[in-house]
Amino acid sequence: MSEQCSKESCAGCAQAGSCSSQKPADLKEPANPYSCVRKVIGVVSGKGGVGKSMVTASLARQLRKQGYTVGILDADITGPSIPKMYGLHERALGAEEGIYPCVAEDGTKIMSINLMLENEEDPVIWRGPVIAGVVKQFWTDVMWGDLDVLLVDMPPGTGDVPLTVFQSLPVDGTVIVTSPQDLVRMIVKKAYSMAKQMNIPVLGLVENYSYLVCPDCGKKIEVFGHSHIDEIAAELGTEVLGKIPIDQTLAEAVENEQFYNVENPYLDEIVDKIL
Ligand SMILES: Nc1ncnc2c1ncn2[C@@H]1O[C@H](COP(=O)(O)OP(=O)(O)OP(=O)(O)O)[C@@H](O)[C@H]1O
Repeated sequence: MSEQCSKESCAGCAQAGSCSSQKPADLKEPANPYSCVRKVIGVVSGKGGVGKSMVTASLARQLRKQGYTVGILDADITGPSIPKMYGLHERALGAEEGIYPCVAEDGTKIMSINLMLENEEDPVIWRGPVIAGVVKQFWTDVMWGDLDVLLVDMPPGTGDVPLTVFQSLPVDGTVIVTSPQDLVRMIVKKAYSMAKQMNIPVLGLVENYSYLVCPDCGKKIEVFGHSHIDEIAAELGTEVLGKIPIDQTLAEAVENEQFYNVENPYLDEIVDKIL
């Protein structure tokens, strides 16, 4: 910003967007001193219900299978589903130095608002900035210990929480989860552009609900229409990390709260692609 500039004069200025006045300050928060996290990966989706939490947990499974230490920070404060997927109903313990994450059967460390509420069925009725503050605390106050990868299960969309996570946590990359529907191209692009504008690399796209295999004849049925994910990935210059069909085994593992027992064979190569 030159000396003649005022904040108001930025609108319409030819240098807007490239001058130092507009470069965001580094707002990164320090991790808890008892955390040593080597990589932070955000799992995002442009809209709700595409199976983002299922993909987060599947990714955690694949990483565990390859011997990595993994944590999941459930940043979906108003719709937390990660603890239940792992059968965790206890409350996280605290100490002077911070909060201990809960540990699932397979060793995945988990922190979620549901592990802090007295009654896990109580709704969280807080305004955006309060919710975003809690997510930040899951980074600054939780003692994650030694982790190869921390996965952040984001709430859908491009609101307060994804913005806070991208600004406050040292996110190394994002995985965008989507489904094969009409509006997907636009929605994926929104999620992609948000990451790009925040200088976060997009590691690739995962398509969920891609098809259904008829149990009788084995025919693939494209329940939500024909997939355009390959075209979209090519347009954005990113890659497709996996295509997951509607699979009863995955739904049952969620329902039975035993996601630590299920393998997601459709994401077999994802770890090599993103690490
Ligand atoms: N490929 C799949 N096959 C069968 N069931 C699936 C599949 N993907 C997700 N599900 C089921 O759909 C439900 C919603 O999935 P999930 O909670 O992962 O969605 P989400 O995108 O995280 O939702 P939200 O956006 O509301 O946070 C879950 O019960 C899950 O078991």
